This record gives sequence, C-alpha cells and structure tokens, in this order.
Amino acid sequence: MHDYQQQFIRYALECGVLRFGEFQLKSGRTSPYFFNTGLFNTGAKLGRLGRFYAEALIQSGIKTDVLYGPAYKGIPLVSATSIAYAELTGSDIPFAFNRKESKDHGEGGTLVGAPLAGNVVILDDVITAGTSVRESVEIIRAAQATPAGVVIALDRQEKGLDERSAISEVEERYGMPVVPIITLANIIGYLTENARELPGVLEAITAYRDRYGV
Ligand SMILES: O=P(O)(O)OC[C@H]1O[C@H](OP(=O)(O)OP(=O)(O)O)[C@H](O)[C@@H]1O
Ligand SMILES: O=C(O)c1cc(=O)[nH]c(=O)[nH]1
Repeated sequence: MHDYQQQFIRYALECGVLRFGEFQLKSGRTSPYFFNTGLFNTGAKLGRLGRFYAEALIQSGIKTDVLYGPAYKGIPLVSATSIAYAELTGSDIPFAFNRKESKDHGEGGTLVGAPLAGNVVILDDVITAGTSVRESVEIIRAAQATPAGVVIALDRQEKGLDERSAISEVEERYGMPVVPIITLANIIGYLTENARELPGVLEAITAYRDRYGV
C-alpha cells in the first residue's frame, strides 16, 4: 500500500466517512462497512478530498476535457476536484453534473454546468455493482461525448452483474480505465495492522468479501 493510500484511510476514519456496522447498499447487499463521502462535509475536508482526487487523475494520465459528477454525491466531488486540478496544474478544466429529476422550467433538462464534449472523466465515490457508472456513460454518449475514465475514492472489489468485478466489467465494456484512490484490499491491509483498534471488524469484512468479493 502506498503512503497516500494509508493517509487516505486514516483521513476517512477521522472524518467518519469510513464506518463499520450494518449497511444496506444500492445493490441490495448488506455490508459490514460503508464509505460515505457526504461526510467530508466542511470546506477544509472537501478541499483535501478534492486534492486526493485531482492527484489520482493527474497520475492516471487520462486525457481529460471535461469532468462529470453524477448526482448527488458526485456534485461536490466534481466541484472540489476541478478546483484542486486547476490549482495543481494551472489547467482550468470545465465540469458538469446531472440532476436526478429533470427540471421543466428555466434552463430545463438534467445537465448542469459545462457542455459534455470530448473526453469526459466521471468522478464518483464508490463503484459497487456499476449501475451508477453505466447511467453516467449513457448520459455522456447521448451528448456525443466520449467517456474516457472513472476516478473513485473506493473500489469495493465486488462482483458486478456476473462473476467479474464491477470495475472489470466497466473497463472491458466501455474500454476506459477506472482509477481508485483506495481499494477494499487496502482497507483490509490497514485493519490487519490495526486490528486491535476495531475488534471483530476484520472478520466481518472478510466474510463479506468471501460472499461478494472478486
Ligand atoms: O455501483 P453502484 O451499485 O451503482 O453503487 C454505487 C453508487 O451508489 C451510490 O449512489 P446513489 O444512487 O445511492 O446516490 P447518492 O449519490 O445520491 O447518494 C454511490 O454514490 C454510487 O454512485
Ligand atoms: O453500494 C452503495 O450503495 C454504496 C457503498 C458505499 O460504501 N458507499 C456508498 O455511498 N454507497
């Protein structure tokens, strides 16, 4: 595990973003851990999160014309990352996000921000079964733009629609890379070294991984 990954796990624990317990996921699975980026909920916390994302994007080398954040949690992610990206690189990339419900007055529609054009990189918090990314790809393609990659905070390393990982499915189906800041394996590595801080958690996560992991 890289130093920045260890720092990111500590940071997520400090902010209460990475939690242990019993959580119902969008996929219907019941998970013993949850990663809620909505709890990076102050300016300073969100600013630091944006720097982690921007650094992951820069290191990935993905050619990026527009950043896209799916509602709702993708909205602060794309805002914070575009600010950090401009500060780190001097390149002022446009960004956009969607509404979950279409608006029928004013400017109307579901897309807000810059027009989707060229290579569009999706920023989301987690990929579990891949539903959210599939929806984002459809929105980007409908705008005649190209989905160029995905940056996420956590790869939960779970099965998607079949026995493959949701991320491999996305990478193979759309021919674009998925870049996580951390993975479930990093969390398990952290818990293995710090098991005494959190009794029982490692066992519960290992059992969950045996059932849904890849
Ligand atoms: O890979 P998947 O199975 O799609 O699961 C992951 C998605 O689920 C959550 O979104 P949700 O739609 O719950 O929205 P939110 O951003 O409004 O919390 C999460 O923010 C991811 O986008
Ligand atoms: O699969 C999900 O719904 C999900 C998992 C997770 O860890 N965090 C989150 O916000 N959603």
